[in-house]
Amino acid sequence: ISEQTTITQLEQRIKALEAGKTQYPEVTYLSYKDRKRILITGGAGFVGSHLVDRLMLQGHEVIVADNFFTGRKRNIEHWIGHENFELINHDIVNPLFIEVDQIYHLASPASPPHYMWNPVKTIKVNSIGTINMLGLARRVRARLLFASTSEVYGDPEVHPQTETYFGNVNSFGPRACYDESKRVAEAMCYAYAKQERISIRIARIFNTYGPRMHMDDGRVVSNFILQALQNESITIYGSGKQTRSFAYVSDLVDGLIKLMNSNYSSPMNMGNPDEYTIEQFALIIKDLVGSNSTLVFKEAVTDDPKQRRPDITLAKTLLNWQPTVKLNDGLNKTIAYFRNELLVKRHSERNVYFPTEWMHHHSDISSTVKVPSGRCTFSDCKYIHCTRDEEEDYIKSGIISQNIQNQLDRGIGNYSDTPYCKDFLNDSCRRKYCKYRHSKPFHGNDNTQSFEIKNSSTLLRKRKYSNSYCIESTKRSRHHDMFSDLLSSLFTILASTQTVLSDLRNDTLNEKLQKLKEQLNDLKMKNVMLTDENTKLKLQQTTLKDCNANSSLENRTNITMSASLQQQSTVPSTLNLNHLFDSLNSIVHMATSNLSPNSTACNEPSISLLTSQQSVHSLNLLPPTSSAPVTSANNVLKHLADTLQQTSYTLPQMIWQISNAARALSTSTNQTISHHPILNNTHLTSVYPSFHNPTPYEHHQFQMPIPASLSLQSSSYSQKCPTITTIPNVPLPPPPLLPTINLCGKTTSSSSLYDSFCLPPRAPATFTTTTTYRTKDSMSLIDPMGQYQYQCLLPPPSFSTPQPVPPPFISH
Ligand SMILES: O=C(O)[C@H]1O[C@H](OP(=O)(O)OP(=O)(O)OC[C@H]2O[C@@H](n3ccc(=O)[nH]c3=O)[C@H](O)[C@@H]2O)[C@H](O)[C@@H](O)[C@@H]1O
Repeated sequence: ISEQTTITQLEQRIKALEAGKTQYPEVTYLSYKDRKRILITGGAGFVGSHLVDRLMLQGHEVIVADNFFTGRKRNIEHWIGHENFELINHDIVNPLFIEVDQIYHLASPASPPHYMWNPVKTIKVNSIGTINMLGLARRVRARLLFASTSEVYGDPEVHPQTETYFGNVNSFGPRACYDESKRVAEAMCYAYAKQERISIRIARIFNTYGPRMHMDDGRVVSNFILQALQNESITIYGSGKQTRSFAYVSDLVDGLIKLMNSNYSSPMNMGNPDEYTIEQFALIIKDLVGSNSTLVFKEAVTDDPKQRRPDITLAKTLLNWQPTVKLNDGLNKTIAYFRNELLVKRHSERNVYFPTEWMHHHSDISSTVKVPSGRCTFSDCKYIHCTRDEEEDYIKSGIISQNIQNQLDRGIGNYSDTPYCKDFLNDSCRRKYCKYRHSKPFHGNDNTQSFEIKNSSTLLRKRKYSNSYCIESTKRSRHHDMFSDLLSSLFTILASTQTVLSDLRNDTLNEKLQKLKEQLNDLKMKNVMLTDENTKLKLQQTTLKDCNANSSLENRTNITMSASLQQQSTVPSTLNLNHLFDSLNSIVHMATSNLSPNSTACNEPSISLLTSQQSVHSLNLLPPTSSAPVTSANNVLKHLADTLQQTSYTLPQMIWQISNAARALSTSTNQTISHHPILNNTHLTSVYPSFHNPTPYEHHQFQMPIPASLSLQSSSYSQKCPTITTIPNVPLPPPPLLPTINLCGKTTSSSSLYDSFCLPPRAPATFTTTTTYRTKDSMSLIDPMGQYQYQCLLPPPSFSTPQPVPPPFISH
């Protein structure tokens, strides 16, 4: 039931998505009292965007002001449109008039190449920009956190750097624009706090790294990773003996929020105290990437600090904060991000980092994701992603079949716009969207990394940012092949029936079978219950003895089948498909049971089709003998299951195919087998009859619902005691919409006709028919345990001329 509920919910979700509603990560609900309006300047940048994510998830209203000098819209695009989120394209060098409770003032270029590229702008942002933000804080009485930098210590002579160290800064050099403007900004914060009594926080941020760093950032982490990933030389400026300490961005964001909500208003160091020389760091990255890059030493950068490591005692003591992400873990995430970044070839393939904490936030996401690891290949991956652009390439190259693609619903664009919908990770939801399939084996493509599915977050990213579809290579996709396989299996089986059939044509045998049937009828009348297999077997043996039926065929032929065949000579046509299956059964069973060794020692191998609701028929498809091509019962079963799953075929259409095949076979072998009901088109056409003669028995008409699914069982034939393989719940196609026809004087939709059965109304919900036999005017059904026996009178065999058969799905 819960599965059903999930499916319903997912379907609703898909509807909503297809209707164009954007989905967002679920944010915590905060009451009016607890919810803050928070401005983040530079919120589209590297650190800012991570802070946006965290505060949004906490349930606050977040306003981002960014001029996109180094920030990028895609860092925060997943929030655009959310009612708690607002993005303002604003350069804080100009005043900003809004109402806020807190300001995280992060706006400023931070990477040396960036801030040196336009030093005047860097100074303006940090001085005038900070003045503006402090002015705003004063006007609305908001608390302001200023993102300062470790660079206020310049090229430090004190190591590690404590907050009390005044620094060693060159006021007249390439770095001065940044160092000095950050220092003046700190001074302004102090002045505003003192004079205007606003609440300020100052974080001196040490080297930070992580996903969403700009490709052209120019800082050591992005440079080294990109160089290593591309097997280019890793450029070390100077001796490589200078040191840095690197904090992962999520740790920093934790610290910033803690500091903002603390009551400490003096500068506080925020960084990871683990210190590495730049050379060491290069080797670590090279190793993690698995790169062949060599280290190349270049000229040192002017005023490059020789050592840097934060003393974070203050943060530890006052905020109970310290970094938790290990360098290797953080670097691996960052490397993965840049690896994807390098793969982006088109605008649609945007590689935006999906924060892990979101995964934790949606704890059910990771658990529902079942993505094959490693490279996708045709055999091991069900779902293949491709972009819209790639889709075209693949259609051209034949990896995606144009035919199939045309049949697909194209209206799934919204799908890609809703990256964080956890439901997309649900299997059934995914299935819904798996629109494409391989038309020929696909073994991945080195240039097309979209096909590389590594882990759940990659999956998410692909789904969101590459506008991806998934391609499913399921059995269904190979239906047509399977169907022809099924047909050839049936050819084989039917071929071996021919001798048996000619025997059966023998009148003597028919007489014997008739006797047999009568005997059984008598037994039934005496209310002999067939309670178990042994009793039944004994019963059969006794009956057979009594009848003096001693041909090997009789010993093996199921009473039911023979009776069913016998019945054919007297009753020309019946109205339901079940009979066709019975007939098919009988052919196959007789063909193979005769040849199958030790068939009495164990249960005879068979394939039974059992509906989920009510039993329809048992289809005993026995494997061919060693002289015939080897097709295991399981294979036949699988083929059959696949065929039945195929939405384009109705069951009668399938039977039509089988009978066509059989007739073709009989023609090619010059053998007449067309007298058999399955090969007789009148039986097929009886699926679509038009009955005009109301019968006195019409109140006995019991209409079996079209089964929603089939349970298939097969037993292995190669062993003495068979093993049972079960393939549960093979979905069946919905009944086709056919013209209304007249059944037994009643107008009824023809779809229900497929499974209409002459049964008494007291028929139990579930029963299995193995024995069906008929007299001229009645039909009896007995379930295998002998618990239920039904008899009903058949309509007189004076049917109107059968209607033409609807055209089959496939014409030969
Ligand atoms: O990442 C940060 O958070 C800090 O980065 C920079 O400070 P810096 O340490 O000079 O940053 P990088 O450019 O990453 O340089 C680190 C060291 O690696 C060296 N480096 C950098 C890049 C490169 O390709 N090769 C190389 O050897 C640099 O010369 C320097 O010694 C900024 O100036 C700070 O504002 C910021 O707080």
